[in-house]
Amino acid sequence: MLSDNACTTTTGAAPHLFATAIQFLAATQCYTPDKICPDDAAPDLETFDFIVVGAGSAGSVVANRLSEISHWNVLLLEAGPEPPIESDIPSLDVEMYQSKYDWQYVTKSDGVRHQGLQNGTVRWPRGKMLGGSSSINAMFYVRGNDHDFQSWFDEGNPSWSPETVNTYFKKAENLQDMRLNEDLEIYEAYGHDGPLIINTFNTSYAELTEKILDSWDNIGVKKIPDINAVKFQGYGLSAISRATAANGERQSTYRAYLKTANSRLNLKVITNAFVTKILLDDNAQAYGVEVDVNGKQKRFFADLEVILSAGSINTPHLLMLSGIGPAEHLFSKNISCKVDLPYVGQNLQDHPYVPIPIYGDEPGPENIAEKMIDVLKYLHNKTGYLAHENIINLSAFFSRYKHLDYPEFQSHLLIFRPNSSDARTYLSTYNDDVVDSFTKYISDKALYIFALHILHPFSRGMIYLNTSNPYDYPIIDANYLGDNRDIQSSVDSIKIVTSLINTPFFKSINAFIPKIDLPHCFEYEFLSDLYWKCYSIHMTQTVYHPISTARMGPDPRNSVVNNFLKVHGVKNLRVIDASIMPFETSGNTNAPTIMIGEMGSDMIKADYLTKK
Ligand SMILES: Cc1cc2nc3c(=O)[nH]c(=O)nc-3n(C[C@H](O)[C@H](O)[C@H](O)COP(=O)(O)OP(=O)(O)OC[C@H]3O[C@@H](n4cnc5c(N)ncnc54)[C@H](O)[C@@H]3O)c2cc1C
Repeated sequence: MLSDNACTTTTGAAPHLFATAIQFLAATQCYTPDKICPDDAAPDLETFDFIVVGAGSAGSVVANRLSEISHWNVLLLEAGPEPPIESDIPSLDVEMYQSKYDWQYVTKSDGVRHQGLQNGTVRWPRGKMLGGSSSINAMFYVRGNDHDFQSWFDEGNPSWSPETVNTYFKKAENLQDMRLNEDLEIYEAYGHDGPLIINTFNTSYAELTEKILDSWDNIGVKKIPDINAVKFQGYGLSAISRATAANGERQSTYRAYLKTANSRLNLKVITNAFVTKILLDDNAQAYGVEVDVNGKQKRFFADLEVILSAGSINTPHLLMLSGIGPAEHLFSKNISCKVDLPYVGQNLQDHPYVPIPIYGDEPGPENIAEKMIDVLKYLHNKTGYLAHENIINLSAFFSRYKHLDYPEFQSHLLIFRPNSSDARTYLSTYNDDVVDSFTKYISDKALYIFALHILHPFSRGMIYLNTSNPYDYPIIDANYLGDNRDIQSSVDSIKIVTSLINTPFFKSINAFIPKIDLPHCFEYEFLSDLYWKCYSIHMTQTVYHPISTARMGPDPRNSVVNNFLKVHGVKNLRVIDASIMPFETSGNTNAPTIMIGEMGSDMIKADYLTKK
């Protein structure tokens, strides 16, 4: 059978047979997506009860839940197409980056920070397809912490208490990890009847994952079975992560919420439909949208509401294009201001991410033959390395102080085996010298990259218009580490992560930290606080969690939507997506966004169904 040195003599019959089998198996994967609705299914000027803009993590939930009411007609407009097969296959997510399924945003360079990154800018992939970013993301399922939602509540948003949001997480969830479900505490913490399947990846690195969890435990970050089912305590907690995946396939909101509503006659989903404007009358009442459907300009009308679920970049962009935003800024772009809302696009928050490299003697090089067999396994029964994410499925959540009831930092982990070319691909957003120094020892050592995030940054950025042309991308000023407290946090958290090299496992593999070639940091002693400060400033990028550009709160001077997600000063217009979060949650943002979709849908139902 196959070995690393697979050369052998042949009459030609055996390779032919193997190739035919592979072709056959590949063909059975042939993906002919059921077009949810032809692009021209909705005639120009058609009227609906609700129009939902954007079929992402939140928009798909909203479209599903509203169309449960059979007498409501719902239109869902999505700028992108249906997802490609690479979206289904967990480890192929990065193949969609920089493709037509990715909006391919980049942040504005300030010429000072991020000098380790190409052009001093940070790439911001966002899903442009049904399911939105849930169709391209890394599938970590993390709810966040009671402290997070208490802080939303305390900002004057009385519906968003930790108890209430938990009921909406549960409404979405269907935990299918049978081993975890045997633990009553974990079983009861999750929902089991929701549309969104949550499970645990079968990792190819099970043994190594346990050793790394033990290493976290050694430095006081306690190993536990599940992060969503416990209260945060001590210096931190680490666990194997849950994933929005089922049987080797991604569970995007497209799969969980849209495919399951496909047969409803009262739901129309139009792909390749780019909304360019929300239509407002003279009383600042939203009554429809202008849309480019495959190059054809159309208008659709909403009797009840327009719901914006276009995500943290496109939602504020669309609001401003429609005349809702900071008056002076709109004026400067020749847009007539319908509602002066100074906070549209402001208050941008993201989890800054800094990669920390550690080399070690284990694991050994990749066995190419085994990898190929794994590919066949995936074709056959959706197992093997393709069935899980490239990132090792563990997360550590930790703090500098023992008394906090929430984590300050999160760390994911990537492992690249000796000689792996994937490390260079993964690091491709960095400039060549950085990549060379990162991968300097990869020919015979394994590279561990600890992906370190600050969970509650103080820095605030903003999104603003470049021009009034809806096809021109807005400008993203991310302002990572703009607040000195975030720089200090970054240094402190790096020192905690790098202390892992003194734990028994990392000692046993002779772990060491390589020096990264950053000319701006040459003057600082390697591994000193000043080195890590400089390193943070130039190496920080995104872990893809932008939020708060249409912030929820009671005061129109510092927020965009109210407790019920209604846009201040505008009638019949809500925002339901990640942009409404007042503060970052203690973890990845997909689960909270789906929760927002669930809760926002119920708020709409409560408004209209109880009035009838
Ligand atoms: C690469 C990546 C990895 C991530 N990894 C994780 C992870 O592992 N775990 C996790 O919890 N979170 C992760 N996230 C974050 C998480 O996926 C997002 O927070 C979440 O999907 C945001 O949901 P949303 O509904 O606000 O926006 P989106 O899901 O981005 O949806 C917005 C939708 O609106 C559409 N749209 C935009 N403008 C228009 C318009 N004008 N007209 C019509 N349609 C429009 C878009 O095409 C898109 O489909 C990741 C994100 C990315 C990009």
